[in-house]
Amino acid sequence: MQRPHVVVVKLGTSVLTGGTDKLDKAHMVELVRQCCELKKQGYQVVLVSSGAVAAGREQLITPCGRSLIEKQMLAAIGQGHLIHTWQSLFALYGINVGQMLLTRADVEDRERYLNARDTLNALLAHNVVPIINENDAVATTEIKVGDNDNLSALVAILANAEKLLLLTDQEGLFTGDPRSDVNATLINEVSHINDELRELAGGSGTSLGTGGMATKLQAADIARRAGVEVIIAKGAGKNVILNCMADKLPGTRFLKLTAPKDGRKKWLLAGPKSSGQLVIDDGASLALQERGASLLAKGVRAVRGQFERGDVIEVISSEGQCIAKGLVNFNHQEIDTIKGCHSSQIAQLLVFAPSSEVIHRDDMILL
Ligand SMILES: Nc1ncnc2c1ncn2[C@@H]1O[C@H](COP(=O)(O)OP(=O)(O)O)[C@@H](O)[C@H]1O
Ligand SMILES: N[C@@H](CCC(=O)OP(=O)(O)O)C(=O)O
Repeated sequence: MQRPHVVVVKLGTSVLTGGTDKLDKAHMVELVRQCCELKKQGYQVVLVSSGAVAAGREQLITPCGRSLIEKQMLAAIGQGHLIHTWQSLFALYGINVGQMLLTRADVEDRERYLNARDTLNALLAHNVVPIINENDAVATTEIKVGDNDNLSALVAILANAEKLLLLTDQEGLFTGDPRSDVNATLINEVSHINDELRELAGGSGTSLGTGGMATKLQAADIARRAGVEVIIAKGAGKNVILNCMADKLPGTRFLKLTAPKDGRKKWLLAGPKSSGQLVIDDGASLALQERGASLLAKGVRAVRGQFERGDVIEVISSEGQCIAKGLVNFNHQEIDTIKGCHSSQIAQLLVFAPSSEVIHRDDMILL
């Protein structure tokens, strides 16, 4: 039997509060109704819900500021209220929800990534709606994803989703921030994400949201590489979720790319941080990009950073562009010794030669 298609719906603070300082429960009911309708149509639904900080602020009697620790405290207060609200609304439809609070550390480590994936799949298999947020109360800057747009892209990869809906307070990505640029127009479809497009996407225009369109574009770029179609749309719109699924909206659609089939390559896309970089020559760039070759020592020109065998490394072209990412077979000192050499010389140059490739093709994704 074919597995039902999974849709990840990311709800920003702007949608959940309607731009106010309280959760907009009336609108949350409406969003839940649409999620349950999608489930009736045979989809599995995952929510990435922001709003913990806003819900915490709503509860607090004495007002507090916006420092990191204050936001962490607010998230600790608000997350319980947020999940309780979702729980009671989905219960109206007889549907259970399951809370998963993640951080970047949960996807960086392959074992933890697989654990999170298994839990998510188990919830879906039992007809439960997973509701995911960052574990803000404990996440330090080093282990934080930092915004729920990027988190939702990682979740879409974990859930092997078909679509990711990024619902926010604008109709989509405009040619400029519509809050400040009255001439900005909506971009309906995006097939390439380049620097020109990134320049159009600014930060959040309010004190409620995190990241604005810039992080939505980052998320769209990650998700579409994993074969997920991404739509940015206005969360306040009538029937927004159902309309997104029926292609009936004003919104910005990001066309998906062909995803790597291999699970480990998908994990590489989900964003383990790289520990270093290898700068390669033009011949090696061509071999990687055009011929699907592995990276050999001969094509490596420089080593940046300190890393161990098995770490994730970025591959940089002579023009300074990151063109690939992969698991490296040697540590930084070993590559420094063998760079520029023929693979047959590795055994003489190193005491231990674990491999003839610096990064094997099967352990690499092109960017
Ligand atoms: N090019 C753009 N198109 C649309 N919105 C933009 C653009 N650049 C910046 N923004 C801002 O991004 C905001 C949405 O992001 P954000 O505030 O983080 O909301 P959310 O809580 O939904 O994540 C908009 O309110 C808008 O001010
Ligand atoms: N994790 C935070 C939200 C972080 C975030 O990315 O917010 P938003 O830009 O409103 O989606 C919270 O629950 O308040």
